Amino acid sequence: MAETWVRMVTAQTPTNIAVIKYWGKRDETLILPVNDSISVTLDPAHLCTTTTVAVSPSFVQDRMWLNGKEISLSGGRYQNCLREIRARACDVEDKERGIKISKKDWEKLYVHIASYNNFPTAAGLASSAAGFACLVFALAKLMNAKEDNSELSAIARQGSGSACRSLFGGFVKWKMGKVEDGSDSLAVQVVDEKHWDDLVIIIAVVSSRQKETSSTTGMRETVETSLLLQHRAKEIVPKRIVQMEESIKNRNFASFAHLTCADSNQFHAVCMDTCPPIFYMNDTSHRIISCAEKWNRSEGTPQVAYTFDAGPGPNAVLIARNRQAAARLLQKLLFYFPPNSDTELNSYVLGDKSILKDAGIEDLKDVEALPPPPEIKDAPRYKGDVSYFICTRPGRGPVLLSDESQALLSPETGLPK
Ligand SMILES: Nc1ncnc2c1ncn2[C@@H]1O[C@H](COP(=O)(O)OP(=O)(O)OP(=O)(O)O)[C@@H](O)[C@H]1O
Ligand SMILES: C[C@@](O)(CCOP(=O)(O)OP(=O)(O)O)CC(=O)O
Repeated sequence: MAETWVRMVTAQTPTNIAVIKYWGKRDETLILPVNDSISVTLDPAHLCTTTTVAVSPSFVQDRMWLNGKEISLSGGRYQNCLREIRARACDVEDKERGIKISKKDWEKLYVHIASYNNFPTAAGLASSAAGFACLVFALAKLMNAKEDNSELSAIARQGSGSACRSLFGGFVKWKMGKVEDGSDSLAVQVVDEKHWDDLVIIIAVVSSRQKETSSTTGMRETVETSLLLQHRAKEIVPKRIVQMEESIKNRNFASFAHLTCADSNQFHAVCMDTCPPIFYMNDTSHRIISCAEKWNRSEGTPQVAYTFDAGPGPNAVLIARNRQAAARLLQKLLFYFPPNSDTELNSYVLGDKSILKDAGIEDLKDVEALPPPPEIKDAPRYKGDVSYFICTRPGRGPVLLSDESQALLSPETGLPK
């Protein structure tokens, strides 16, 4: 009789935002970077990927569904991750259900993968980071691989560079490594998410119809043409990494904010130094920078750090020193960027809504009535230039979800529910 069992594992993995940026590869296939980078992991309650992986002798090929739609696994990045994980598979025994898979069986067994991002995919919110980290983590558990999260990060890295940093919570360093096979290019935790739990993160998802230059293409062109990148990777980043680790360990917000903003700005300068130049930020991004810079200067000490990635949307990630600063920041942001009149406040500020409450904002009338920030004369308002805000904080690393109701595949058929 043909065996019909399905064995499944479901995992949840956070996304991350770099405070010292990865930009540029020294090896395109293995995805080896030209410098170390450091990121903060975002709370999975607000931004995360959930992935279910299943194995069954009845499956006839590897298949994947992303947000409910079947996608091809033929791309090199998916293939590299699948191959590397299969090579590390071990014996699996489920005595209760009478399932036994030996190390060698994994070569002939196929997997089904279903994944769901609780935020827009490819909107510049690092879905590829959470996605590949979750894929590798879930497959490793399904196949009983013995590797720790750092070792798994070196596999996730081959799906998308920034994905390696999503295998840990808190603050994470991706060490560029030295050896040719990439085995020492992996992520390590700097501190966990409890170490600095005052921090509040506000993401402004910026409306954009700009044409995208993908990170992969953009950084290739930068490596080929920018002399500034060589100087950055060799002289600047190594020093900044040491200072950033220090600032994080000592919870030194002034130094943290200074380094974060400077590194984001230098990353965008390196993009501009590329031939042809790459522009990821737009007028709204520049206005957000100016708002943060002016506020920080007027306070005499930094209240907020900003950082911008290479998205299709030039989203701003703002890190406030504590809840009080976050509430004041949100007031300023909502002053400059009120929602369109047909938008409800509830769908305009997402995530941890208690920050809104701290800011004393309950409805759109309160937004209308906000006073202009005193540090800017004749402050204008830019209605509709931000799509929405997400309030969040540093968060934990990957976890397994044991509750079967959270699985995205049916335990009977191994197909999407
Ligand atoms: N949950 C997921 N599981 C596996 N792969 C995913 C998942 N989500 C996204 N991806 C992969 O990542 C790709 C999107 O990556 P891309 O780098 O274009 O966007 P992003 O990560 O959202 O934004 P950015 O990297 O610019 O911040 C998708 O086409 C898909 O291949
Ligand atoms: C600007 C960045 O977000 C670049 C991220 O690049 P990706 O990890 O998306 O690129 P690939 O390795 O080619 O998949 C900075 C960062 O996250 O460090």
